[in-house]
Amino acid sequence: MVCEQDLISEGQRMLSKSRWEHSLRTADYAVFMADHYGLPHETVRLAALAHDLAREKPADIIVKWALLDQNTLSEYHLAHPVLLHGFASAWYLREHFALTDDSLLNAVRYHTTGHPDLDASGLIVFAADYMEPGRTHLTDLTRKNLLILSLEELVLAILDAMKLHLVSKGLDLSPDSRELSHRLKKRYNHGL
Ligand SMILES: Nc1ncnc2c1ncn2[C@@H]1O[C@H](COP(=O)(O)OP(=O)(O)O)[C@@H](O)[C@H]1O
Repeated sequence: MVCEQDLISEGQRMLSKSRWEHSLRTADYAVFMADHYGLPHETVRLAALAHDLAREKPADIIVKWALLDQNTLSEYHLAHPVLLHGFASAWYLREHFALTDDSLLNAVRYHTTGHPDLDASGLIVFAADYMEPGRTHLTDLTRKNLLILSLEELVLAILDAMKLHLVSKGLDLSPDSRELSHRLKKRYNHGL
């Protein structure tokens, strides 16, 4: 497993102070959520610390690293390169930290939109990125109410809120978000 201190040094080096502080808050919130849902800490903490490593790279570098991660990218992703910084960060972790843990890499790769392949750790990183206390679009009361839900219901609520926000800007949820929402609804309806 990667040394947390090495990841911290890399985050400080690659990101602006405000973005790095967001990553630190996301990591703390992800650990808090892991405790809340009875899950282990290590994967969520490391993934949250690393999730935005490539976020401030120029778009051409992000696309290049994302392609190294994925070989091919969908038309949708190529048309929305901002959604690729998770893929680019995952490649960076594989290349420079020799990380191979799929749970951690998927949590980083898919943190922006979510994805049906996310496991519980990945769902927590996705939710923590959206809910960390620096995100002023949520009140403490909303956070508290969200945490009453199961992890699956909480992620569904976030996807619904994202959809409303995007629609208000004339955009729509990504196919990965829609597929995750569909899968979670199916799983939830079947009581799994
Ligand atoms: N689920 C989604 N589906 C489609 N577009 C999205 C989704 N989530 C985020 N976006 C778009 O990607 C942009 C960057 O998202 P993100 O990286 O989460 O923002 P931030 O810089 O606040 O962390 C958003 O401004 C939005 O336009």
